[in-house]
Formats: sequence, C-alpha cells, structure tokens
Amino acid sequence: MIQIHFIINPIAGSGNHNISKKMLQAFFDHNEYEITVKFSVYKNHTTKLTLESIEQKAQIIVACGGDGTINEVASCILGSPIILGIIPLGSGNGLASNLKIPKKIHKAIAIIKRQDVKKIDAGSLNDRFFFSNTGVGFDAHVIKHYEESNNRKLFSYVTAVFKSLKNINDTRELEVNINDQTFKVKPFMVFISNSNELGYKISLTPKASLEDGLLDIIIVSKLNPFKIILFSFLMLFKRHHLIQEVKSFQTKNMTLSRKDFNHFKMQIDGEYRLIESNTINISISEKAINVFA
Ligand SMILES: Nc1ncnc2c1ncn2[C@@H]1O[C@H](COP(=O)(O)OP(=O)(O)OP(=O)(O)O)[C@@H](O)[C@H]1O
Repeated sequence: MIQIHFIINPIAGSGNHNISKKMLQAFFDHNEYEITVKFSVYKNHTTKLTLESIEQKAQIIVACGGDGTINEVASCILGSPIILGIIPLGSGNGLASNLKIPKKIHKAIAIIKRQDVKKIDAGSLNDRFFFSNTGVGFDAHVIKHYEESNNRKLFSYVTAVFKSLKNINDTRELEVNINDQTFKVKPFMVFISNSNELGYKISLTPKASLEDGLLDIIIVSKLNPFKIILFSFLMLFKRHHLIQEVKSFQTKNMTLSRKDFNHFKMQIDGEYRLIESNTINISISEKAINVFA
C-alpha cells in the first residue's frame, strides 16, 4: 500500500476549490493507495501537518495550494525519500507552472498517479528554504501589501504593485558578494530565483532551471518612476534586462549584508518574512527534493 497524504490549504487562490477526501478517493485505487487528507486551519499550520505526516510514515505528501503551501511541505521533506506531489490551488502557482503541472485538479492527480519523479534543486536562505524564489526590495513590498489585502487574486497583486510604488525611495544600501565580486548597491530589488516563473506566466528569470544547480539572480539598482514603468512593461515581454540598471547573474551562493539595520524585509516563495539578521547567506542544494512532475 502506498501511503499518500494530501495537505490542503483552504484559502489558497480564490479559496473556492471543492477538493475533499471523498473527491480524492474517487481517483485512487483503494487496493493500491491509502489516503490521508488534512486541511490547514491557520497560517503556517501546514508545517505541523507535514511533520505529523512524516511521523505517520507518509511516502507521498501532496501540497494542495500555491507556492507558500509547497514551501511549507517541501521544507519539511527536503533531503528525505518522501516524494512531493502538487495540486496547484494557489493564485500565482509559479513553481507548478514551471514544472508543467496543470491547474485542473484531475490533470494534476494524473501526474501524481503517473509516478514520474524529478529531482529538483532547493534554495536556502540562512535557516530557511525556498523552492521558487526569494527577494529583497520591491517584490517584498508587493507581497507585504498583497497579504494585507486579504484577497488572493491577480487583482490584489496589481493593487499591491501600485501601493508598493510609494515605498520605492526606501532603498537602503546593501553589500552584495557574488561570484567572488563584492559591490554596494541601493537596490530597487534583489531577486533570487530557482524557478523560471513568478506566476501568471510572468518571469524575471526566464533562463532559470530547477535542475541546473544554479540560482538566477537579478539585481536592479534604484530606478526613477519612468524607469519603473519601463521595467514593468519590458518584464511582460521578458526584456527587462535591456535596462542598464538590471544586472543578471547565475551563482551557487551569494551573501547580502547591511550595516545600518539588523533585519531584512523579504519575500520567500511569495510569503512576506522579516529576517532578523544583518547578513543573508543564500545557496543552492542540487537535486534536493523528489517531486512528481
Ligand atoms: N486556514 C488558513 N488560514 C490562513 N492562512 C492559511 C491557512 N492555511 C494556510 N495558510 C497560509 O496561506 C499561505 C499560503 O498560501 P499559498 O501560497 O498556498 O496560496 P496563494 O498565495 O494563493 O498562491 P501563490 O503563492 O501561488 O500565489 C501560507 O502563508 C499559509 O501558511
């Protein structure tokens, strides 16, 4: 019997999915799979549920939600033989889209039942992990405003972008150490990605691969309002690197540090996090997690 656990985020995306134990049971042969279904009932509850599933000897844990839910499940099973399944119920679903996992529930389940395993890389940031992307600056502001909106839809991301434009002059100097170069920057954004998609088919790092053992970085120094509009427009066509303030890198590790503050306001896989340290060490673990894709 294969022990398969589903951990469902009921508020992911628009929150109006009808996924239930009864519905899932209909897809799986009772002689082959033993199904356990859990719902998260508060923020970060998924971590506790996943740790319980590991204790309960789950062989497959399916994250049913967006990048934030995947992050909570995958961070717990990293480096273990447990296989991650994904049913994309989120708003952006960047990682699922990079893995070509369809949003239709029955199609995502077909991928789990096919049992083709891919090993993908995992990023780490001090003592946390990311599987899709992380960043400091404009993207972190956008995620903070998005979470405050209490509505997880594309429109909320667009509103959050406009609200974040008010904070654009709040750029403090960072020291960046990457590929044996050290330099200072007042960033509009430092964006670090494992995946080639942010969600909604938008990408800041279109050449990134989940399997190349590298992180794709873009560092954008302070932009004036005209350049921000130009940057946003070019990003839609994946041409933002044409702006001179945008520098692209690929690396296995990097460090961000700052002297004036002892914290970083970051987004990690689309969730706002305050990291209490004046140094951020970022690296990648190659092929660290097994995923059905
Ligand atoms: N019952 C719940 N009530 C409130 N928050 C929850 C609950 N269950 C999970 N969460 C939180 O929801 C957040 C994750 O949302 P998730 O990323 O899965 O969806 P999304 O933001 O709609 O999708 P995406 O990140 O792909 O845009 C996490 O911070 C998680 O801890």
